[in-house]
Amino acid sequence: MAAALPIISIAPYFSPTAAAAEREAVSQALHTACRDYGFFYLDISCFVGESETDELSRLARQFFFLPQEEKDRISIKHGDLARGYQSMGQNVTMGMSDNHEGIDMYAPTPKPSMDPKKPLGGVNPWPEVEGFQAAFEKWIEKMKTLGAVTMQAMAAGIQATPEESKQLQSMFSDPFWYFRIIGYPPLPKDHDGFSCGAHKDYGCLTFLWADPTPSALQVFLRPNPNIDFDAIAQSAAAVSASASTPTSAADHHAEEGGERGVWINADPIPGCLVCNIGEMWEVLSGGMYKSTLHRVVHRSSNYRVSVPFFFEPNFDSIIKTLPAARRLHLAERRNAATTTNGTKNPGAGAESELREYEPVVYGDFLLNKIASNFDIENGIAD
Ligand SMILES: O=C(O)CCC(=O)C(=O)O
Ligand SMILES: [Fe+2]
Repeated sequence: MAAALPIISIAPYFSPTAAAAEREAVSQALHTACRDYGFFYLDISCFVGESETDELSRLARQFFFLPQEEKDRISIKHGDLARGYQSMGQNVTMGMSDNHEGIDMYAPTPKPSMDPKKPLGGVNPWPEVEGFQAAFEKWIEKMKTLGAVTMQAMAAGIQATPEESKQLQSMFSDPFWYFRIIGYPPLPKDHDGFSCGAHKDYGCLTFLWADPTPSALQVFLRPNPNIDFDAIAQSAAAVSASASTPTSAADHHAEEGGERGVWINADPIPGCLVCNIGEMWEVLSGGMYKSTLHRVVHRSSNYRVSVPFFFEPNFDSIIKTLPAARRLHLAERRNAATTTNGTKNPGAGAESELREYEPVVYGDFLLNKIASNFDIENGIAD
């Protein structure tokens, strides 16, 4: 079955001999994917070998299969309440406990003056699993490189001038990255929640590596004039909105936050990461790029592992809408107004105005989000 989400290879941006037109095609594809889906597959096979991701999965499982008290030794509770291990149920999305455990690691403390017992003031408590820290530190470096390269490609996709592109890169010169290593046991039949509840990511770019488990990650697609929404709703990727077996495409239609759409599976593809944009790109693009709802419903019998890496702005970067986004949006709106043979041109859907967003200091925004993420008291075993 063809993937419902676009697949984009970043290879031309890693190849010094790639033609300008090849890079342009990548940038254009990133632009339309972010505008129309907010999600895409990023083919990184030119940059990451399968043995590297297999090793991450092996190490993660080794940690998660340790006795509970071993895992709790690096609990977020003993540290700065953000870095470290969270046991089952300790992670909360929209006020409901998620059915997973995980480890969160962040870039070094942005300000040495921060309280080591307050969020982000501490150090990452690495597990004592042989090779764990070295393998994940290598992954961090790779994902930082991938983030910088993808941002360069996206700056071209949004048609930033060289000066604007430089400004954008400077907002990410010392990215306040973080990543999670998540372990998902099967969701019990009588569980009325989710493995990970519906949410949007808050930052800039999420690079998700997940093991091959199918039918776990789901993405909420809303109709827009540039995608064949009905075909997607009828495709095998669409997930039934109700628990009963769907009989028609209409059964797939769902509503989230008052918006109509369809949940589709975003199953892993070998050599690719699942990539999505977070709320910071929504601000940068004035709402032209959508931070898209997603969730995990893992009902098969295996233990699933995923490693989302969040490529984020510098802690003190001020994020505001790029002038390039306004120009491109206007150009697309003009283009959409003209029709060719009675069909709308690409860029249709740009009829509405861009939204006005208040500038955001990324670090302040992040600290606010972290405060609502964990149920430290109730989710922990002891
Ligand atoms: O495990 C996954 O597939 C997704 C996790 C996720 O969306 C997140 O941690 O933000
Ligand atoms: Fe997410």
